[in-house]
Amino acid sequence: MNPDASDDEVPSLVEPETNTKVLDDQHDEIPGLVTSSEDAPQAKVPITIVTGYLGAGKTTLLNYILTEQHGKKIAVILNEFGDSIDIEKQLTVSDANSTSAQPAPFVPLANGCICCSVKDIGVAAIENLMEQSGLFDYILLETTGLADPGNIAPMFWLDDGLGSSIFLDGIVTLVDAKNVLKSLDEGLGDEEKIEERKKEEHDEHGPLLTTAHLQISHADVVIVNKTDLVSEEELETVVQRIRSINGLAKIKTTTKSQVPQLEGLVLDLHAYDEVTDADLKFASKGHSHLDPTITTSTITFPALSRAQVDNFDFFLRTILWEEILPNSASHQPFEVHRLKGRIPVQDGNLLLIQGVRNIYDTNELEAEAKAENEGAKLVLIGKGVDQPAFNESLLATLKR
Ligand SMILES: Nc1nc2c(ncn2[C@@H]2O[C@H](COP(=O)(O)OP(=O)(O)OP(=O)(O)O)[C@@H](O)[C@H]2O)c(=O)[nH]1
Repeated sequence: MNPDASDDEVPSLVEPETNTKVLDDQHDEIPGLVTSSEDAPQAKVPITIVTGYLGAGKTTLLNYILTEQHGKKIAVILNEFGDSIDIEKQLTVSDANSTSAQPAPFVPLANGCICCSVKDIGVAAIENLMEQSGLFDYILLETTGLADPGNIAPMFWLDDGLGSSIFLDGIVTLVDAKNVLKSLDEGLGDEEKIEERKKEEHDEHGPLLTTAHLQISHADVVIVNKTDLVSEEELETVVQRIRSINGLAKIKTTTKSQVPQLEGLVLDLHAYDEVTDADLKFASKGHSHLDPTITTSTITFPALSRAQVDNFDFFLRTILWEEILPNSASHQPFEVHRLKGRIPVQDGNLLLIQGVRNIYDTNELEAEAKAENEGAKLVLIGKGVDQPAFNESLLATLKR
């Protein structure tokens, strides 16, 4: 059930060159490169985004973390999104300063953590709050139940490259084992979205893309909660379905959101700065396609010559920014939510690729031992990703 990538050795980073690229919808020209700041990376605070539909167990998870002794000072931020959520009621842990007359943005909690609620989850708003809060070493951001993590993640990922004091560690999605299949099949909770779709004149959307799909396809870890409400067989069906949507995510089953080993499952995921061979191998094992909307596809190809590196970059830009397959007759619409790749170059270097929606990042590691023997792997999670057509398009583009 679990890729168990944590045991695998992490490739040593040899002064990587980082190019983060983003499509700017406002301008026609190809956007320029955004290069990572080399200043004091140790000062940056990781942020984990916690998503999941209403009632999946997000608050229960945060309560669990905030009462555990994990040795970290965590700032929990709840995205209230206009609803007036009373965090002191929502979080049952005791508030050491409850008598304070001053309405402080942060509530100090018993185990040294702090908690606050915000409407705006922009980077600037969060950094601003952080300045007021004093020291902490981790941020957990709980989104509203209907949030699309694909819209939130890029804000934190990109700002990392712009000298922010926070960096995106990963996305954890909670699902309710009892209701998730209904959410995926019927868009449970997505009634407005479905109505909108029905109103559209030319409905060529294909299978329903629900909020549950978006939350699972972007996840680095999926916590399948409320296992006490389903049978073992039902749980296995749920896990298989999630695995077929997202072959890269770790899956953990829980009751009452209890994740005894927080590290690697909620905290310190390093999902945006590591691409391990074990992760990609697991994703490419050929899990059955059980979901009509989202699949995980893997393209494998031989190591690139130095001259092909630019062609490969052109392929990525075209699929992610223009959403078309270069050098291909296929016009099937597609959207890529998450992408990871390890691409050896014949000179011995290794390209590590990360992508979320239309943003991607390439790290080139110098002279990785045996990288060339690995074979290149590109894993894509998304809608309408036709593996043979993608494979053909990539090979045709590399030949140019
Ligand atoms: N049976 C069962 N109930 C659970 C489990 N985990 C959480 N609950 C209950 O499910 C309800 C919803 O849990 P929350 O943690 O509030 O869920 P949430 O995702 O934060 O929900 P919103 O804040 O509404 O988005 C609460 O009453 C929890 O006590 C579980 O594993 N099994």
